[in-house]
Amino acid sequence: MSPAATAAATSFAAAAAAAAPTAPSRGCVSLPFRGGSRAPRRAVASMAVSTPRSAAAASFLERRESERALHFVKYQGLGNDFIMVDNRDSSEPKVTPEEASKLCDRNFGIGADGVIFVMPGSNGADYTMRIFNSDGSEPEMCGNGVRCFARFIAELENLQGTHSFTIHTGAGLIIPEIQSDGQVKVDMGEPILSGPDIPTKLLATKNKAVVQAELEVEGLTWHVTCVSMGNPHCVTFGAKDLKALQVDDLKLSEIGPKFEHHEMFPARTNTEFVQVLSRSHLKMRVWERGAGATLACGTGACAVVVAAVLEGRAERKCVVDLPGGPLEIEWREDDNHVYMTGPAEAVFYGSVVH
Ligand SMILES: N[C@@H](CCC[C@H](N)C(=O)O)C(=O)O
Repeated sequence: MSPAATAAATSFAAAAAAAAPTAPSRGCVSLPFRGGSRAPRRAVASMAVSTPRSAAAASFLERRESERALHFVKYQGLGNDFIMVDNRDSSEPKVTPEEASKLCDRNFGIGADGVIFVMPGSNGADYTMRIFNSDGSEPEMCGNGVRCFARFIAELENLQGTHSFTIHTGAGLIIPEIQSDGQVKVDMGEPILSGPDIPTKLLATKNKAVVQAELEVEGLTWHVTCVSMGNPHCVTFGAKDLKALQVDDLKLSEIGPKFEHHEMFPARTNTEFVQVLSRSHLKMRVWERGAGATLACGTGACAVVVAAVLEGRAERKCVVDLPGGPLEIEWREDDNHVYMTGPAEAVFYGSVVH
């Protein structure tokens, strides 16, 4: 698939139309979208922007639009970015894992950490979410992605104000709620702490949970706590005999893959490296399974707060600083659910030709 992004317009209603299979062709201009707080970027491959378009440019764009095109909207949640596809007319993803991986390439594609499909509801939920990581693998869940999903749905369905949906995911039922300030609060469900269910081969250390277990990586003995938020996470606050982690000093691209592919994690793992700033303020960097270093990971931030509570390092309600910005996380005692609150916004939209 060679990306040749084209469409753009000045309102999201047009974006939603562009996302529909019968979208009209458009010239390529900058946005902005409703509700976006940052300056919008230009659509990818913004090649012809004169008005009126030259005959040559028009025929090129029309030729492109007449071929089979995939319409998308690019979203980001704290810099964790996704190609969102309106897949409401089918329960089969419109692109294959291989195509998704190419689309995510930041040099040869659109560029993203993953591709997310908005699908018809199943298991009694309003919608179904599926996602491919940038390496083409399919995770069970994505926290930042589900906030983007909620904002995308609101735009597609032209919903204003506060709204809540039920979304069936590989991690079960997830419930995002768009708040009056545009932030999205998500009921992320209960954390899974049993080693085999995460999955990890590390043995339980505390009430069937893997808490501060020892893991050998790169000649160091790391203390790790394992948590699944539907997808697997390995959380570490540091290694034995080393001073507390200064996460900015980590060589993430060297050490991250060693955790991801460690034999103790049969389904690979996401890994969070955490620094405690106070009992309600944590700072983390993440190496994601199937996507590498990303600017944020919602499920990861949830896992970090659960791990910090289990290790006695933090309160149940924390602000978690990620490279892309902060998330508010609460692991409630009364229902055992984790709640995540943060932003999500559209960046640009376009189409790629198959
Ligand atoms: N960035 C996401 C997590 C995406 C899935 C992850 N890479 C996995 O393979 O589990 C988030 O915000 O949670």
